[in-house]
Amino acid sequence: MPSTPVIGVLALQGDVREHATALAEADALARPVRRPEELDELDGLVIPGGESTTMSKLAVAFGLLGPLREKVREGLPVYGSCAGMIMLADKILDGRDDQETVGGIDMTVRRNAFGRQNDSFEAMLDVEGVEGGPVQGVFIRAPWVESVGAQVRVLATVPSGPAAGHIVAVRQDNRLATSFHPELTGDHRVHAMFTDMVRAAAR
Ligand SMILES: NC(=O)CC[C@H](N)C(=O)O
Repeated sequence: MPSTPVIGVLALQGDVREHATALAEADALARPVRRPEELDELDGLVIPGGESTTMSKLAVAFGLLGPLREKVREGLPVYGSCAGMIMLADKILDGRDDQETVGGIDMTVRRNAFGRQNDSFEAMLDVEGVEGGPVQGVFIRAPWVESVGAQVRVLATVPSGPAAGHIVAVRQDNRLATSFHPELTGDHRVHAMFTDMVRAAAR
């Protein structure tokens, strides 16, 4: 693999452009992905924030759900933020009845978990693996991780307030997920961590 990894951004719905910008600043080559064959050219994949029910529907309609599951099972490094986290969950709570996920992380994720009071909020988070101080966590109708399996490493929890202690960043092998949106803050350290994971997987 060339030293600049090619990282796809699932471009069915959501904040695709913001992830592409963050990836470019983290020294990756970002590519929108809408068709199954485009998955074959990637070193890694980002599933953006947006609306997981819509993303799920479109993934089925575009014939992408099966190929996405297969790629993740085969070990393609993947990072999901917010709706993307929901897409990577093996189990979801408060989803729509017909909502499908790609899965790959042994966790149960609750959609819109923070409730009305905390519909959108920000918190400074210590994220394991991210050096140089806390990360600004932007939460927008965000999920949290209700429980994780033994293979899953918890990277961050909410530090204080009514939702204190809830899990908001996890990693299992080369699969990463955050409840929050680092692509919206101009701080690309989480994307740089993912780009490093992609490089390490390709070695
Ligand atoms: N900002 C987001 O990605 C919100 C996620 C959205 N609430 C969902 O269920 O998919």
